[in-house]
Amino acid sequence: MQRIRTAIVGASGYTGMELLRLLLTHPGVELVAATSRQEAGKPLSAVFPRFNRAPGAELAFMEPDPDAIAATGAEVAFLALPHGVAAEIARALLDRGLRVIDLSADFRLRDAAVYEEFYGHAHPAPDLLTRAVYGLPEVRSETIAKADLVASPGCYPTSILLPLLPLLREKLVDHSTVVANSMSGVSGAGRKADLSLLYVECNESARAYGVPKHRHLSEIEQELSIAAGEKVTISFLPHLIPLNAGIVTTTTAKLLPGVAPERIGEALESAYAESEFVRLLGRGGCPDTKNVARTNFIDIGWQFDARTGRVILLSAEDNLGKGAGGQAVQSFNLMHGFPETAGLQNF
Ligand SMILES: NC(=O)C1=CN([C@@H]2O[C@H](COP(=O)(O)OP(=O)(O)OC[C@H]3O[C@@H](n4cnc5c(N)ncnc54)[C@H](OP(=O)(O)O)[C@@H]3O)[C@@H](O)[C@H]2O)C=CC1
Ligand SMILES: CC(=O)N[C@@H](CCC(=O)OP(=O)(O)O)C(=O)O
Repeated sequence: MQRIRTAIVGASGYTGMELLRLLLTHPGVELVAATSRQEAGKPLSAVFPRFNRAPGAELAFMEPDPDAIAATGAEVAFLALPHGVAAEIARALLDRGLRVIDLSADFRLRDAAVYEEFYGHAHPAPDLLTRAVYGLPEVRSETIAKADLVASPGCYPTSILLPLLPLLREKLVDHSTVVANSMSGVSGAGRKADLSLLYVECNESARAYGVPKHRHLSEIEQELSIAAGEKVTISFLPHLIPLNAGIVTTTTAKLLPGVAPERIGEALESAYAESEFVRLLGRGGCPDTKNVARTNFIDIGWQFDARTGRVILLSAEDNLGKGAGGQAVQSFNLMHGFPETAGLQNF
């Protein structure tokens, strides 16, 4: 397998660390750059002892300087940076001829005004939005393969979109009745000092947050609207729970009159029959985060509540895996003509 010279910008955060874990052993990757301002100059294995003896872990963190990254000969860069910062570095790297896979929210939305509404500041690079492809491989594999700027989806949106999109495409549920409840582990908030994320604040405790207008609604509603062919507005209620990593989501919506409940299972089967990373648990299947931890799988089950007429979609993923690093590597594989599973066969 050809080895692609690859950079990770923002490699010292949680998604950066997951990218390191996946890419240090990926057969199609030569890791040539990993950035961190705080850890610059230190070998990867000194900062993350878990990589001690991993091939390539003697590489030292470097500053996130676009010229220095390009000088390593990198052909592609994963950006695991805060939103706002990512757009500026993406532009600099694209200008230097690299392909970019951005894990931040900067290029997920088609409309800069929606970005400003949900992120509270003007979009830093609105001219690049038409160049970006929303990187949900189960939906856009062909456009991802040709893209030079991939916007990897958010963790919550992945867990809501994959079960719901086939149902909206086939017009099986009333989209005005969709309610999605998600629970996320604390690594979803990033590796930063924040009082509300301290162990004592989170352990043995659970709370909703971001209610009623979490920023992920912007990309969720964008993608649902494309699938439905009309504007979709939903309720989304995220919760923080005391797990290191993992997201479990329960989404419900009214079945449209005259639709047999079995159509739900058929729609999911037909959407994901060929999919490498969507595991369908069938009617009554209740996904569990422990079965997807440290993998790129999303497990999906479903049920029908005859009393309320609601379809119940259940999903579980690892927010750092299918919700971030794993999914980004899946896009990388598509962009380079590698098997979609390359470097991702972890169970
Ligand atoms: N955590 C998750 O589950 C998910 C996160 N995402 C998104 O992925 C991106 C990364 O998230 P996550 O890994 O959690 O974040 P972290 O806060 O854990 O890591 C951020 C990284 O960016 C670097 N960084 C921060 N500020 C700057 C800056 N101004 N210039 C250059 N480098 C900077 C940090 O290193 P240093 O400060 O040393 O430079 C660090 O390596 C975010 O946009 C996040 O929203 C997407 C899906 C899921
Ligand atoms: C638990 C937690 O705080 N989760 C994060 C979402 C992580 C993610 O996917 O965020 P991006 O859109 O930035 O990629 C949040 O709610 O903001």
